[in-house]
Amino acid sequence: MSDRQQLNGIYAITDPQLLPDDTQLFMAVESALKAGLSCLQYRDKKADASKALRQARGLAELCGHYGCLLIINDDVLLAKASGADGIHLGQEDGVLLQARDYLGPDVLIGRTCHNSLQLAEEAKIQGADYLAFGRCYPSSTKPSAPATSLAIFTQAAHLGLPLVGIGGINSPARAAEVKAAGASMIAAVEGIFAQSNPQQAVHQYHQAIKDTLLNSLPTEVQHDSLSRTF
Ligand SMILES: Cc1ncc(COP(=O)(O)OP(=O)(O)O)c(N)n1
Ligand SMILES: Cc1nc(C(=O)O)sc1CCOP(=O)(O)O
Ligand SMILES: [Mg+2]
Repeated sequence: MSDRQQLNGIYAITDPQLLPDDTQLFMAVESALKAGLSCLQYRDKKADASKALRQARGLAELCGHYGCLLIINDDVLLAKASGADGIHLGQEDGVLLQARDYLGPDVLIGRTCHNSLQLAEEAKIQGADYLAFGRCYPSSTKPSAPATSLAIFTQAAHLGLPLVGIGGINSPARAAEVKAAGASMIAAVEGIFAQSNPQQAVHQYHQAIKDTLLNSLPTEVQHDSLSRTF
């Protein structure tokens, strides 16, 4: 499977307030990985360079064992030095084409598009590999993030890129709602890493998404799918 094809599923994002040291970070991430993550984003806006490099390299190794893509938030130098699979860049995080020049063609680049189809179209032209829209619900992790309507996922579908929903997706029911609206990936901090059991949290997200998608199928197809599962 190419890295692009893997951009579908659950996308966990770390938070230094919830996971303040290496032990807590690696234990919580490994727990989430056991339930199956498509992507993990390392996001720590305050870490000094040596802490960031140590933690990002540790996560790269851990994610590699579980077949999960590691994405670095904001910092292209750290993405390169840690051997991560990708970088996430917001609208204030520099020019996408420069990041592509520096990181090369194989590194995944994600772009924040808030609630804007125009930003999404620009990101596609500039070579983004996925587009992120948020915040989908009020978020305690980033209360200042501008809100999006879930209709943006339908509006952006024609761009043909993986679409990520982010912001306040802190329950399985919300994950299922955003997925049903057309998101390829569900990104979450609190819903996974503020939980005592990240593995169980990710498992419940998967389960809710599966149930919702199954319920959206015609009844005869539902019965057929269930008889194959059990
Ligand atoms: C998957 C994903 N989507 C959006 C963001 C937000 O990025 P940005 O707007 O640059 O804000 P910060 O995360 O840097 O505060 C993200 N990190 N990940
Ligand atoms: C980092 C970030 N960016 C957002 C955006 O909308 O661009 S919302 C957000 C925080 C996501 O954390 P939680 O799942 O705990 O709400
Ligand atoms: Mg950013």
